[in-house]
Amino acid sequence: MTTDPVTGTTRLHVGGAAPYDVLVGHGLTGTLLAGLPAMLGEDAQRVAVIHPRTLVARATALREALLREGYDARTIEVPDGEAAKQAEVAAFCWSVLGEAGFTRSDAVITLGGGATTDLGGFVAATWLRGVRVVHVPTTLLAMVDAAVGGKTGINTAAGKNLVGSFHEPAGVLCDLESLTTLPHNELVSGLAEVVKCGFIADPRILELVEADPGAATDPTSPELRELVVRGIQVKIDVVVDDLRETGGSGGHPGREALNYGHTLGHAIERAEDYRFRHGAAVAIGMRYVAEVARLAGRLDDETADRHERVLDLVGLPTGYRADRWDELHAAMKVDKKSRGNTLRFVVLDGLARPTVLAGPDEELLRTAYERIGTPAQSR
Ligand SMILES: NC(=O)c1ccc[n+]([C@@H]2O[C@H](COP(=O)([O-])OP(=O)(O)OC[C@H]3O[C@@H](n4cnc5c(N)ncnc54)[C@H](O)[C@@H]3O)[C@@H](O)[C@H]2O)c1
Ligand SMILES: O=C(O)C(=O)C[C@@H](O)[C@H](O)[C@H](O)COP(=O)(O)O
Ligand SMILES: [Zn+2]
Repeated sequence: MTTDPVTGTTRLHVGGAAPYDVLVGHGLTGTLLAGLPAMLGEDAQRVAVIHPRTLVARATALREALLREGYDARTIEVPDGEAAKQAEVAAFCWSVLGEAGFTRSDAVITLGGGATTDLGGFVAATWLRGVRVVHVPTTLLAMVDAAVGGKTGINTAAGKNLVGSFHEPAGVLCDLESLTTLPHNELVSGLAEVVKCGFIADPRILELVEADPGAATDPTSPELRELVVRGIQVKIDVVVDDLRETGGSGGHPGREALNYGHTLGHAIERAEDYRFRHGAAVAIGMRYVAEVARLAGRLDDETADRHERVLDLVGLPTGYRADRWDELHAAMKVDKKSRGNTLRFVVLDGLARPTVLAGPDEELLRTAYERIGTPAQSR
């Protein structure tokens, strides 16, 4: 990782078979334009900017800048948030690329949150079996997580992210200016993934949040910038070792570690018909799986209790409807970590020691849920 002393832009390198850089800085449009041929590919002529309605002004400005650079540029507006992650929306994007005559040397830019980078990444992965994609994440969550590592996907009636592919971007540009227009609850949602990185790999993240939760939720603070860079670094370290989630080595679960809190989290999102923020659902999922690990005799009380404390400090939820266990339990069975009828959870053996717990006792799972269940009136 390097930081340019003049511009202050931090560059993190993602190694592997298709290496790329993640840039974190302020006002990065100029950087994007300066680095375009390298990122979009020397031969790219056509570029499509996929974005939600909320970012139409920024997408239009980017398109105009691309036109000035000589690209045949267009914008593709997709539904906001999770509504973008549907087969019909991918099909709409494919039709636009088809009408515009997109070839294998042309490229996609995604501009938006994780829902947009997941959908746009999937469109780029599948059009002609793969064209280049550059992500310009505009939410905290997308910067620290969704835009890095190449997981793309859409939802189906059966569950979250059940169709997708691994398709690494050619570059990622995190413009911290974007965070100043982000609603506070969206920023807090992104912090859940940052806190996740703290529990699975980098405890300094937890210390920073605990020391000053106000700074951690202030889009202009140096603390948040450090949290962004640390979160991205954790993600890079994990994915370079196990891009396709085939497993880690030396007892480490590999990429599955990044799924900490997601087994229950995804089930909650589905139960809420995807109207619940991803980060909020993952926060509840982390608190739950800390209770699972405690009950299984794997996690010490101090680390288990720390989950509720740190998540609470930044305003993330740590409980969910007590009456929903049966539905959530059923939904967890289609989690990608499941093998046959065996549910598998990422748990901690201790701080920054993730591991997989396969086939835990059903009573244990229910008891852990009773500990986080909230009565109807507190919702
Ligand atoms: N592929 C991965 O590795 C990965 C990792 C984590 C999460 N995800 C996925 O990411 C999605 C969640 O992403 P998210 O939390 O970014 O949600 P999101 O994409 O729905 O964005 C949240 C909201 O913020 C708005 N928005 C975006 N940028 C803005 C800005 N700068 N200013 C004002 N408003 C802005 C969006 O229009 C939307 O309404 C989920 O679908 C999740 O499954 C994927
Ligand atoms: O990058 C990963 O790997 C992750 O698991 C990161 C998660 O934060 C992210 O929500 C991811 O989309 C979940 O993946 P899935 O395979 O469980 O759908
Ligand atoms: Zn996630």
